[in-house]
Amino acid sequence: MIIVPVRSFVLFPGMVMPVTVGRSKSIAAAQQAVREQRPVGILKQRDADVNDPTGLDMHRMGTVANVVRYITAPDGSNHLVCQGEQRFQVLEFLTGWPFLVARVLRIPEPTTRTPEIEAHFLHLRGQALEALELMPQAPQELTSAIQGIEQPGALADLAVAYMDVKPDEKQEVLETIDVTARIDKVSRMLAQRLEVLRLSAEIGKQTKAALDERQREVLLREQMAAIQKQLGEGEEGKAAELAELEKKIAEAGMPKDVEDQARKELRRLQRMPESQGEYGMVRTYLDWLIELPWKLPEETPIDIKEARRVLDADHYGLEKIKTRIIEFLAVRKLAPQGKAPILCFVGPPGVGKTSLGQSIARAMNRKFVRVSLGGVHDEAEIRGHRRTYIGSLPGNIIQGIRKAGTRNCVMMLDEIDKLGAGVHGDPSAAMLEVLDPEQNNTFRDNYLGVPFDLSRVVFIATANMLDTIPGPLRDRMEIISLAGYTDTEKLQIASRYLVKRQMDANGVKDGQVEITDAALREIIHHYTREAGVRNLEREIGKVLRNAAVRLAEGSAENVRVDLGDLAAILGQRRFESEVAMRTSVPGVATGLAWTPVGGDILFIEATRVHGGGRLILTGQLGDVMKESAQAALSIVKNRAVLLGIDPDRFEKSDIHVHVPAGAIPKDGPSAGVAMFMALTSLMTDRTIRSDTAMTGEISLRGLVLPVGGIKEKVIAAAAAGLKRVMLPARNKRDYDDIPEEVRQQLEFVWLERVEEAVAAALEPRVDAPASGDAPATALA
Ligand SMILES: Nc1ncnc2c1ncn2[C@@H]1O[C@H](COP(=O)(O)OP(=O)(O)OP(=O)(O)O)[C@@H](O)[C@H]1O
Repeated sequence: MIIVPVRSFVLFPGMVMPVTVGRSKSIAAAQQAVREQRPVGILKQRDADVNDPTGLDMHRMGTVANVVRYITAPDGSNHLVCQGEQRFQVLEFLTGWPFLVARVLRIPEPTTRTPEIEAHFLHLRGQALEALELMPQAPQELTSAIQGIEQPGALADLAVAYMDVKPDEKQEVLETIDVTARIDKVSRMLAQRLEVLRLSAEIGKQTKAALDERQREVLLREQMAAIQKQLGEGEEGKAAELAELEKKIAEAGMPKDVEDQARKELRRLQRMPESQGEYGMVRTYLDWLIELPWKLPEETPIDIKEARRVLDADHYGLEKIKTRIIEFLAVRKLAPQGKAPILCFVGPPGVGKTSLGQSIARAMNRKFVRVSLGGVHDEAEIRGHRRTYIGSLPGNIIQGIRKAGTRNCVMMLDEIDKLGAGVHGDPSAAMLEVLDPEQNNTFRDNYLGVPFDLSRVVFIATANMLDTIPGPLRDRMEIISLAGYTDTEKLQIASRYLVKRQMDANGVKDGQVEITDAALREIIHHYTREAGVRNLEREIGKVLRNAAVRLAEGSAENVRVDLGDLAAILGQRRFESEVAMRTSVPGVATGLAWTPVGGDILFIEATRVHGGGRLILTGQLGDVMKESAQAALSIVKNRAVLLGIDPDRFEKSDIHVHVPAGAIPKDGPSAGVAMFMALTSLMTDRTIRSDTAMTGEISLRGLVLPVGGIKEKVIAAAAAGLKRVMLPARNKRDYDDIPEEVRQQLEFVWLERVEEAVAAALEPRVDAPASGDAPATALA
């Protein structure tokens, strides 16, 4: 057998290992073996340091190995990948070869298995597995290999091969052929190793735990110190903080009982560690108490002349309202402690309710705050949550006071008509208490828990509509209605106020941009349809931004915007007059509606289809409006002969009344006259004058009864370009409210009975039936 000597390595049977061959003799031996495809004998030197070993320098027992591969690595070193096969013993070394060659005896692995061997085998396997578990870096395959091995001797070989022991010890195991003895030997070695492994694992765990624990603590302490430093806390920090609080309490000007309460809370804070969750809560509470404006600032008397000037400077027109505000201010001036009424501005959006409130504050030289009540369903939103709730805060009245920073501010309660009652108490009841001069000097917010005096606050409410303001609240307030503006008023407001304001807002200087009156009128008529001026202001803003771009680009020194330029800036006209078009067929009447956002026109359309005399109503009509349609039909039937209608026509067709315009709420009796006129027009084939709009309730006997919202409706009619309005005669008392300019634009027809409407608005019959009604006429 060709012998490959190795310095300090033992190959065991069953193992595949690379053996490095460096010495020339070994290389020659390896190459010879590979060439002849012979196994080699891997044999350890007794002394690793001998470079050119002879037979005498070698151990007597080694492992026969098949050469799996011969590799020359890129660095020039040579390796034999050997698979150990079985033990051999050297009988004698042969001479005459350029490398070591020996006559050997192969030693087969003993196969006897006694219970004793079995017991040792199992024990060794347990040890080996335990050792592997303690060596986290050991390969997983080794564990599987040890679990799968059947031969006790092979197990001992495998275990020792991978064990971290001296090569000589391994050689000893190789030389132990007896299986029991071999297992025993390996088992003892392994026991020792295990002891060490267990100990080192234990130490590792302890040191790691100790390290983790310490590191954590050090880290936390460092962070805490840093945070406390930031907050100026720490024991000294806390003392300083409490002293500061005490000083602030003394200076806040609280009433006696409030101050007592604050000091009590301060003492609690002193006893509490800062880390306690409640500390922060008490602290926040104290901050609220301290920051509320308990002191009453010195009040400058109201200068009525100046107030008038401020109101005029901020608002165009609104004469009646300004006069009422001046009266209000005068009363307050004469009796500052008196129980002044609470003003409530009611009107559509953008008519200046908020800005009037701001002007009042300016005229009185007071701070102005807004509190929004829209969508408030919970009493606690007004009166606060008790401090026992996590994250509780005062209600929005007290929050408003803190925002104003003074107790005599002007507080605008926005959208008081949108206060809703929910499951958690009635917010309007809390609001009543806020507004009641008898009670509001000791208003108690749930969070504060101490009374706060609201009696010096000037409350002003705003609402879009009256109906939904809870009755008791409405009784407390003085209602001031702002109906909306006429076109001329809008033009004045735009040219005197809005353009200037938008110029400032967009950085345009005086004289740089001019918007002509014609352009403004065009915006009012065809780009907005509203009672107020909110959208008008927005559109003016767009025009000015467009001009600002041109100025900034340097393409123009100053810009003039005229009628013809608008389409390019604002796009196509958004609103066209549709009345003429719609009323060109019989059966369509122009009605007037009142909505929370101002008046509007709406069309009542009637048509006939083949049927048996039914009345069909569509367009989401409310019950009252449906009834008024029924009544209108009865009146028309009743007067059929007088009106020149063949009564048979009612029997042979169904009449369909439709009221389009989804955005307008359609209920109430005030469309009665329009319903009647639409039906009369349909049945007589006579169209209604396209320049006429109408409103009024009807009785079955044909009387026209008065309705509400006359002012808004008439303004809307004028805005839509109509020339005549037909109104109930009993609404004449509302005539004075209608702006002069609108009165000029319109012709008024006052109705006592429905016949007067027919006489005033029905066009004479045209012989050829109008196209829209053609099929129905044919049917009839
Ligand atoms: N008569 C007026 N003169 C000058 N500017 C006016 C006039 N009326 C309204 N404005 C201006 O129109 C804009 C909209 O008004 P404001 O915000 O007060 O409306 P509002 O009635 O409070 O609406 P909302 O109910 O939506 O709050 C404001 O810039 C306001 O100054």
